[in-house]
Amino acid sequence: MNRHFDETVVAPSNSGVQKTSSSAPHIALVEGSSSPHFSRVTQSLLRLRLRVATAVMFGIFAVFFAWHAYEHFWGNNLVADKSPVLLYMHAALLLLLASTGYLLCPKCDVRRGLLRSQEIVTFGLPALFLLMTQYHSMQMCARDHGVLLSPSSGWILLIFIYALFIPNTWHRAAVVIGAMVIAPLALLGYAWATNQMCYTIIYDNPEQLAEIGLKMVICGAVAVFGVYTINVLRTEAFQAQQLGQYRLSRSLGTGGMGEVYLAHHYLMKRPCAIKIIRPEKAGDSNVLARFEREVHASSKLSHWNNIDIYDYGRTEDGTFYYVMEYLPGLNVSDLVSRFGPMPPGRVIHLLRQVCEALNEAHSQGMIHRDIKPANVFAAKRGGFYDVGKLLDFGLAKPIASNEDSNLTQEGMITGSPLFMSPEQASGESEPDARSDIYSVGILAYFMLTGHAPFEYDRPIKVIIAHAHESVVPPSEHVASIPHDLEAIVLRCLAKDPDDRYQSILEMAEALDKCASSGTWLQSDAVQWWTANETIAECPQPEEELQPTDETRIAEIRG
Ligand SMILES: Nc1ncnc2c1ncn2[C@@H]1O[C@H](COP(=O)(O)OP(=O)(O)OP(=O)(O)O)[C@@H](O)[C@H]1O
Repeated sequence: MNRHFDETVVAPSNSGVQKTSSSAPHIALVEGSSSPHFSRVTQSLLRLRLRVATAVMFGIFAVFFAWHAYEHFWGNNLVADKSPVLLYMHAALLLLLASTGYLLCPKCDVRRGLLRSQEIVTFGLPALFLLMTQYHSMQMCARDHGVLLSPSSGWILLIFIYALFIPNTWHRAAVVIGAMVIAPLALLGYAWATNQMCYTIIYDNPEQLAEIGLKMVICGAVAVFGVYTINVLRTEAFQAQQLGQYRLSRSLGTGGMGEVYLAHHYLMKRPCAIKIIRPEKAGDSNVLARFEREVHASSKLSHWNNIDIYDYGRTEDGTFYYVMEYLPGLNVSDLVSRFGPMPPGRVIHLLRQVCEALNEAHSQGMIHRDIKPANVFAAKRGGFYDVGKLLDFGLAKPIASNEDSNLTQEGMITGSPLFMSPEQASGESEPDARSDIYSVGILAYFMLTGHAPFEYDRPIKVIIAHAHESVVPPSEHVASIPHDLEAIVLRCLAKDPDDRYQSILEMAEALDKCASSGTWLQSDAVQWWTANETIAECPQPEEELQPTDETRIAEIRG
């Protein structure tokens, strides 16, 4: 399916659709090494820190390069080696660090996996350089002066730069820092084993070896403790930034308007979903009005198949949020894109519930206007699987009313082109409940075939097709679709609202009469979810806060 238009648009109707809201990719929060949980924000934090660490490293090595160059050409070097090899290596290191730094600039789109490789390059190159040059200098020093050159100072610097700059768990830091602690000791071991002069010096001065070892171990321990303390402080800072009574756990997704988080009420402990208006959108009065509309419309509804709203608020720093029931499961868009078209019995099972949800809204004189697969959930609620839930009443409006003129400016259309009725798209006649019925027809088409009936590269073409193009019967895409169900879908998709079902209940009754109605049993749903739960990657309410989530939350809260 063309996902570009599976989203709400606000665009001038007379000039064609010029703008679609950007469909932000799913953001899963953080942490550690498993890629699906690595947020874009943590990625940008790591990128920034790596950039600074690379710059610091470049600066330090550049100073030493200048110093060595001076010593080499004009100075009285302690290490009496006039070979330019070390200088060349030093220059090569600077060049590689500069290239790494360039790759970390905001223009270069480096993926997370690559960022971790760059971390290895940023710290691995200097480590390699230290190993080679220190071995060389150690040999020279032992030969010419009979003393053991301590290799610890460069490594101590490297350890502290790593601990300070790289966002990490203390476990991971301990592994990397541990390697840095061992490296100079291993180098001494190697010199002891391979160089006769070094062997003699170390043999005669074992206390010097012990001193270097002790110094390195203490440094490593302090650095790991520092990483641990930084993490504790960041977690505390995050916990201090909760939304009122709610503790945010992880991101559930991003919509055109805001972001949705799995959260827990501090005292009640029950899981809930919190929708937060993005800071950059909070200043837009249309967005706020839509947000408010979504809360007010949804909270008037109490049907089992409509979403339950628990709370609505604004934090001191101006973040708007509302709290709703958490739906473990998947929305229909994700269900179909991950698992393909659904069998007719399941389609009817879910559609029937959408009809029930819509019936409550229609009977209260409200139309939804944004029915699309992303707004219909197949959830696990009250011990039942595949409970259909209708979400997002942000575009809902009273039937035959201009009341929402504050949400949509004159000449604008609202809704998702792929799922929009001809009258809603053209704006020529006032959409009523039958406009929602058209969208439910498209939803059904999508569930049965895996795509919407009119999919074009430009929204304007989609809108024109809704108005003028005849629908290819779904059975031409999937031959097994029963005729009675197909007839219902096609009737919903009639261009003229008078030719559609006149009420959502009428449609529900027609669905009940289909031969496939009642063929999708609760046991089928249980079986399906049991088999696919892991693949579906449904977030579980128990999922705990990850240490670096605070980065994202901090950003949300500006
Ligand atoms: N109550 C909920 N429980 C679990 N997941 C939810 C809940 N509400 C929304 N989501 C998920 O959060 C994501 C974002 O939801 P949201 O309603 O903001 O997006 P949308 O409907 O795709 O966008 P838009 O607001 O532009 O129509 C979606 O993937 C949705 O499945």
